[in-house]
Amino acid sequence: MSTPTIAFIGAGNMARSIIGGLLESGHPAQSLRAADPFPASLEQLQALGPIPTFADNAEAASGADVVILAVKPQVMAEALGSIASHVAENRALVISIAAGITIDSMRARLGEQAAIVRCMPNTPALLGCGASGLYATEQVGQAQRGYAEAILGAIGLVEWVPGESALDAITALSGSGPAYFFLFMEAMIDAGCELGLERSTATAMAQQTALGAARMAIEGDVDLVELRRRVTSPGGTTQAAVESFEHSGLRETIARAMRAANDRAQEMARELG
Ligand SMILES: NC(=O)C1=CN([C@@H]2O[C@H](COP(=O)(O)OP(=O)(O)OC[C@H]3O[C@@H](n4cnc5c(N)ncnc54)[C@H](OP(=O)(O)O)[C@@H]3O)[C@@H](O)[C@H]2O)C=CC1
Ligand SMILES: O=C(O)[C@@H]1CCC=N1
Repeated sequence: MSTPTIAFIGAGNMARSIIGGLLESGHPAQSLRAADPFPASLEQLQALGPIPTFADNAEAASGADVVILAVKPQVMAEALGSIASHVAENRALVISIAAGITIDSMRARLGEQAAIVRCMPNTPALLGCGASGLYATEQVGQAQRGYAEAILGAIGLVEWVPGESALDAITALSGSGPAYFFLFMEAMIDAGCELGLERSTATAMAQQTALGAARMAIEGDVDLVELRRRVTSPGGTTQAAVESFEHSGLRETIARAMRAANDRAQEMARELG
């Protein structure tokens, strides 16, 4: 497959994460472009590599095989308007990573024939450990599906979902998910300090425990319940902690939080219209 020219519209956190992952995987900087009205965001990109940058979206999109919309949902209408003529004239693939923004609302601004992949990545993309859910419209041909899979595959795991609505659930799980784990770690570190540990010690132990647990969950062939059972000595310390979590409704707390994220994604879709 030839190397596609990829234009990023919006050069914030997620664009940086994806660009960092692409460069790490060997994608040439000269085949990337980025546009952002905020000069500091464009300057920050230069730390990753010599990526051509533009203040004007249409200029960045011009000549690109793939245009990645990496702006906040609130400015999506404006961003779509700025690339519409390039997309229509060149049949470029559009990949949107915005939470909640539906394909229908993008088609309304790009035209019915636009080839659109809606995607929900996450920030660990920066380390090549991302997880992205993808959904393609029927206008997306095999070669363009290949581009989408190669771009998001360069920064981690890719899962095609069977229906667009699954992307709101993916957003609630893996899109927002890194923040849940960071919050859990923050709480563990604070609690470790309350129990008398130095903050540096509590931080190092929480970080390594998260890494070790994630690797065991991913790399072994043992399921999560069994992994948990192996830590939990009958009548021991883990049992005391896990019973405390269960009594305080941790599972329902997590389910409620993810429903809130899913609902918010649907609300954001209605806001763009
Ligand atoms: N952060 C995350 O973990 C994830 C985010 N997403 C999605 O990614 C998208 C981007 O999020 P994130 O990177 O965090 O946001 P950021 O705010 O970090 O980045 C967006 C960038 O777009 C710029 N921008 C604003 N208006 C325009 C415009 N009209 N044209 C071009 N660029 C513009 C912003 O500039 P300025 O700051 O000046 O407004 C900013 O630099 C969102 O839609 C979000 O839903 C998806 C998965 C995970
Ligand atoms: O918080 C948000 O809306 C975005 C989408 C997923 C992660 N960050």
